[in-house]
Amino acid sequence: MSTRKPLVAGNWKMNLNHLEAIALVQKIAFSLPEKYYAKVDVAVIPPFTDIRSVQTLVDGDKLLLTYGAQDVSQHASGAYTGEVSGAMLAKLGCTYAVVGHSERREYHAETDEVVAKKVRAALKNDLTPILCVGEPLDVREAGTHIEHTTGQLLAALKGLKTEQVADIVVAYEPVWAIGTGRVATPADAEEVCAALRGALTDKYGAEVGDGVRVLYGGSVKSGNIADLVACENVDGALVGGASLDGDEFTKLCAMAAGGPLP
Ligand SMILES: O=C(CO)COP(=O)(O)O
Repeated sequence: MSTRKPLVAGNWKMNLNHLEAIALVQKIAFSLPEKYYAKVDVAVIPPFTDIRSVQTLVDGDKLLLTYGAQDVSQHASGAYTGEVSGAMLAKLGCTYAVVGHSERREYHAETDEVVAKKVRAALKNDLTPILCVGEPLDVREAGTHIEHTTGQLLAALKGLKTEQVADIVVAYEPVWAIGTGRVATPADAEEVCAALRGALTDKYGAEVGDGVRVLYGGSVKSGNIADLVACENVDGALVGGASLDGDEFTKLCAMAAGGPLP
């Protein structure tokens, strides 16, 4: 376990309307005692349409969890139908913006260049990008997953200043482990997370490499999170399916904080 505080972020993907979002956030807030937040940062990443409701609840009840968006436009404003800008998300109190998720790379043809622009758009608006990288199965089978993921990472950060890179979160999400129930072993996760950190250290120095949180994502559950965060270079998780169930997500957060719920 490292000295970096773990982050557990629940990526709801395209699930739950704003009323269901309120119910789930209330459930998490009620179930996870406040003391756990000293040991784990907890975030929810709902669809855009839910964010205002989550903001109202978090502000109104002074909840300790934070929230973010699943994507951010590379553009600042203007004639970009369907896009949502970083400034709009910042105004809604978002802490994070997920950038470069494999589902966006695959279904929306997001290239490394687009992902790099989105990282900048997030940082420009004081949103912490959760930059996702990860290899598909054929790359894993070819054994070139380290080159693939470090290449994605460095491409997305191209041209940024060291202090900007210090503000990001990286998420390693092997595509073959997303939604498949096939979780990477802790050794698999550690191998890539350590390599990603090594690439950051080489390029931006030890302070950045030691400070940036590198999460693992892909079929994370309450039953496997402890072994993942026990790895030196795994600083939490980006959770899909298991984040939609309040009891399961709460248990998962508690395990990431080092112990089960009372
Ligand atoms: O893509 C993911 C989180 O962003 C992982 O999804 P699952 O946890 O459902 O495998």
